[in-house]
Amino acid sequence: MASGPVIHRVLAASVRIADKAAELVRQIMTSGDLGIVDKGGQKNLQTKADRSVEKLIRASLISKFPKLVIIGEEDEGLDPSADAKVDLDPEVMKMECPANYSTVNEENIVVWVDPLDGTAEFTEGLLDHVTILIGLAVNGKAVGGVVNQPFYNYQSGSQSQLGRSIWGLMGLGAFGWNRAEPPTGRRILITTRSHSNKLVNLCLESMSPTAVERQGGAGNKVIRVIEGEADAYVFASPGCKKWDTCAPEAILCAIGGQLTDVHGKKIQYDADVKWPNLGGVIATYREHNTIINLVPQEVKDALQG
Ligand SMILES: Nc1ncnc2c1ncn2[C@@H]1O[C@H](COP(=O)(O)O)[C@@H](OP(=O)(O)O)[C@H]1O
Ligand SMILES: [Mg+2]
Ligand SMILES: [Mg+2]
Ligand SMILES: [Mg+2]
Repeated sequence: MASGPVIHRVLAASVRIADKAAELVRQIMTSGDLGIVDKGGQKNLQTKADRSVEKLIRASLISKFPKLVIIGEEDEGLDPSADAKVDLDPEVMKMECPANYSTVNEENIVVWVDPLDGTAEFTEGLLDHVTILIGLAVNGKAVGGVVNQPFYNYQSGSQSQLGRSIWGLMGLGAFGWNRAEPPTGRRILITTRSHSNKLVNLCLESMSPTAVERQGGAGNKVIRVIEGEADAYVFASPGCKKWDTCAPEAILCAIGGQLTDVHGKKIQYDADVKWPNLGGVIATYREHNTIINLVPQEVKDALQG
């Protein structure tokens, strides 16, 4: 096996696994048999894609890195029949991994897996809201990850390549994205489409937005912020879980952005944390404190992370 910090190889494998998972998601969509299960609560759905992709990611990572701690949304056990073949992505491997990761062992890495983010939108055919998220945490911090968009370009015609992966590592940067610098004075806030409530809306209204975009998926919304389509992702709700934010946070922070709760506090990703992000989520590419300072007291009181 290649030398260097193990997290470098885990990340390189995760990029390839996410590509393989994206292929599986596209196959399931094409088959037309989504196998939708209602997990209960507000638009809390699961499909065959969520189940199969989590099995694929888990089996693939464990086959190469048996000591990783893996926490996935769908809690699918290890499936011996899942496709576990995996290579290391050469684009990731050709980068120089920062030396500070050399002391991180396999068993120190917690992998937060959201096999399909934006499931509600997936079932409604809003395919560009869907992502596959593999986040790597060390010492409770989100440090690396992959956000794969299996249907990127799906409306751009058959000449365009379908799907893409964005990946990043703190100290190295993030790759696979393009930013269009937004005009000054604009404040487009992006938020949930399927999981709104009074508090979510109160928070948005208090921030004097120039527009509010409602889209599915935490991964999708963070990418929109990174690429300059929105100025902040604001979700004043405890509905997002650690697997929704770990990979997007690592990528955003690797390029100088921030993702915190509504109090401006960093989210912790140790293996034994509670899964919900009880303090809500706010993500920005810049001027994070400006947005945090606009969170009303009522929202802060309701979301005691
Ligand atoms: N009230 C709630 N109940 C269950 N899941 C919620 C939720 N609010 C947000 N989420 C989850 O957080 C992620 C982002 O939410 P949204 O798309 O509404 O912005 C989605 O992940 P999944 O699609 O992976 O389940 C969604 O299910
Ligand atoms: Mg879900
Ligand atoms: Mg999710
Ligand atoms: Mg999910």
